[in-house]
Amino acid sequence: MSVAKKQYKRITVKSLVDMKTNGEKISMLTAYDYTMAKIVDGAGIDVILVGDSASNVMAGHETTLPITLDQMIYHASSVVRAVERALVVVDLPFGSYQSDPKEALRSSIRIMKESGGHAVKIEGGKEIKESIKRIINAGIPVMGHLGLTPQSIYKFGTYTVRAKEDEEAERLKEDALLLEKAGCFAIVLEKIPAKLAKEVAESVSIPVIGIGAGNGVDGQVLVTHDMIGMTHEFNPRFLRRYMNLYEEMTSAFQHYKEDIKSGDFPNDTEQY
Ligand SMILES: Nc1nc(=O)c2c([nH]1)NC[C@@H]1CN(c3ccc(C(=O)N[C@@H](CCC(=O)O)C(=O)O)cc3)CN21
Ligand SMILES: CC(C)C(=O)C(=O)O
Ligand SMILES: [Mg+2]
Repeated sequence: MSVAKKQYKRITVKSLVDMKTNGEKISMLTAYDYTMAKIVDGAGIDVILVGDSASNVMAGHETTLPITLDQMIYHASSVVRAVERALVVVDLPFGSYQSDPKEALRSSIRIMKESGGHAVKIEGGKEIKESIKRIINAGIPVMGHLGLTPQSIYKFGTYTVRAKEDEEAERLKEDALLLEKAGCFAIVLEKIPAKLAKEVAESVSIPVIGIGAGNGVDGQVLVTHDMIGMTHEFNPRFLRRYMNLYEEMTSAFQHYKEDIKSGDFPNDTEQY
């Protein structure tokens, strides 16, 4: 007897391009661990990003720079074990691709081999074109990332809106076309004017996924811990909170403590 086939259909890089063609918006959220990925995937989110924002959210670093390739692979392998439907995209961390195309390919191969993720995401445009081509040539799908690229924070000094001036906007448009031509299957645009993001989305045939890039793009991504209100001190304008978990969890922990102190927990039915 054969085991019953599961009824879900896996999301592939091609599904995402089809979604753009059909005008269906793409939903994307981050996950860094098994339990969260299980919930995000079960909710039907299309793309799960194992973001290097794990450096901030999981490890408490001020920037995304310290997280290592080994740590990204650990997070990604936990996520992959949970996911049945979503496409799992893994950030190439700072220092794992900038030296040369061979290093970029080697790091991407390690991610694919050791985590089981389905694609990698890489920050930058023209300057990493050869690396992107090299990775794609090896059969690894690549998602681009332009606009606010947090791995370059020390070059800019702030997390302010990017590409507000014409010159930077023109360069971003060129970079988007270049990423499409190099073979990227999608592009993330972070914290740029909505009008510019819409122009970019209309100028390429691959999906453009925005974070702080307005509603004229093909999909949206947020950091899950932000949108459920666990990171209550992170309050950029682009963030919509769907829960206030920081408060709910604080209250649960306080209640648990009270129940211990008062002797209420555990009760007769909660022991052997
Ligand atoms: N929790 C979390 N959420 C994210 O979206 C995220 C991370 N971490 N870490 C990596 C990057 C960094 N990102 C950021 C960081 C800051 C702003 C931002 O808007 N910060 C300030 C404004 C700074 C300024 O205008 O100078 C804010 O309003 O909170 C946006 C995206 C997005 N990524
Ligand atoms: C904010 C998203 C796009 C990201 O790159 C991350 O979570 O690391
Ligand atoms: Mg990232």
